[in-house]
Amino acid sequence: MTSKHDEKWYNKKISRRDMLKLTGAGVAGVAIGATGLGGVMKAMGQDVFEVVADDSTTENKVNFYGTHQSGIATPVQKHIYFASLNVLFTSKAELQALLQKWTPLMVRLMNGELMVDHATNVRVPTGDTGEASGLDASNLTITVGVGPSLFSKLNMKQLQPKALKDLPHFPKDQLQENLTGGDLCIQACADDPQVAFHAVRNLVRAASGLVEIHWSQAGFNSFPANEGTPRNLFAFKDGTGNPLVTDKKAMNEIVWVQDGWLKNGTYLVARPIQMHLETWDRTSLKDQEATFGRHRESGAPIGKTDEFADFDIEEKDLEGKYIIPETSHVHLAVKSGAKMLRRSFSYASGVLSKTGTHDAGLLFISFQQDPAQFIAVQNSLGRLDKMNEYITHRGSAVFACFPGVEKGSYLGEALFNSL
Ligand SMILES: C=CC1=C(C)c2cc3[nH]c(cc4nc(cc5[nH]c(cc1n2)c(C)c5CCC(=O)O)C(CCC(=O)O)=C4C)c(C)c3C=C
Ligand SMILES: [Fe+2]
Repeated sequence: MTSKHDEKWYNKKISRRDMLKLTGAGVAGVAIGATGLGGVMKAMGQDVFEVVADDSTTENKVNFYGTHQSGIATPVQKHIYFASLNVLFTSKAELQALLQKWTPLMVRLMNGELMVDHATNVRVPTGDTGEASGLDASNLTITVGVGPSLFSKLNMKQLQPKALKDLPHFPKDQLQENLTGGDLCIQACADDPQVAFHAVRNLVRAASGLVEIHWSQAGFNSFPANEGTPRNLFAFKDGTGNPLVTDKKAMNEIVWVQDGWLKNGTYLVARPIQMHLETWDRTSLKDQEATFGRHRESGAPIGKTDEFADFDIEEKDLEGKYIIPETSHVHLAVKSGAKMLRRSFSYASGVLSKTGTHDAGLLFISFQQDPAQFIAVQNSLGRLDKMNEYITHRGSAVFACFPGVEKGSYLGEALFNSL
């Protein structure tokens, strides 16, 4: 970890005289004013960025460095602040500079540190917005991804993975432009909502003039005392059928990309889905259970008592009816044969003025090796899913999430090395 009072050598302002010594007369025209040595070395074609270490002494901390980005296979937290951003620049070099700038800041945030150590000049705005001061790391994870639109904007389509394209329109979609797409995403999850929000706010602030927020959504999860599966706003346990994140083989088959610059990364699908709570609350428990194919209280498949009991969607009762109803959400999801890791959060964002009903639902998030997995499940749910009576898909976005970062490297380095 960098010491709280160490000024980074490459961020130190240098004199014009020193710089001329460093760069020689050949680099005339390099802007000197506010730039530090990092800027000079970058102008000389050197990659220089600050390296900050994970602080092993921090409580409630998730490590930044590793094979995979955090916030995917790491334990699910209570809160999310998800932001989809559009970039205002047009070159790959500016993207690289942004990711090099964000990398040490992300480590600091996940260490529970502020963006800068302390305010040194009270006459200018502070380097950190300050609302996380005194709060701990709260298991903050930050996951960054790039959307299909980024590659055309930055004229780097040759680097766009084949699988990274806008999701198709699904029959019952009622998508809003202000909840759809994005060039970049930042998924910040933490056990404190203010820590998650602070992370996104400050990363966006650090990219002032380079990015703008296209859409964002806060969400929450509540865990029972025994740390069991959280319930969604329809009161059903949500996440039971997920692959085990500790099962390396399953994760390599379902979640992690196996080759190319995205190796050890994954695809994130985000779908803000409105849930019509008032309609749901008028539905009998029997119909609610038939909607999911699971029991509400235990989360067990219909006819069983254990949440994690195996079930066979083909199994029929004595009258020849499917035990897990044919139009139930789980029956159709399993029938697709495709798998994914879901990491969704509920949201409640006030009232819809047109209808006077709750503006509430699920920020559905799934991670998969190929967005085709999501498409296969969604197509299987299609028009048949009994849950369609109670939900409306309002937004849609897909992002390729970079592989994890090794210390000394920066977020997305493999993309820039893959030319
Ligand atoms: C296209 C993918 C999926 C969307 C969109 C989706 C929306 C959605 N789901 C729930 C609630 C539950 N989903 C459950 C299981 C489940 N859902 C999907 C996929 C999508 N869900 C899958 C792949 C599965 C797992 C199937 C299996 O293998 O068993 C369940 C049951 C419990 C569980 O396994 O998590 C619930 C409950 C809502 C409310 C929702 C949109 C608002
Ligand atoms: Fe589902």
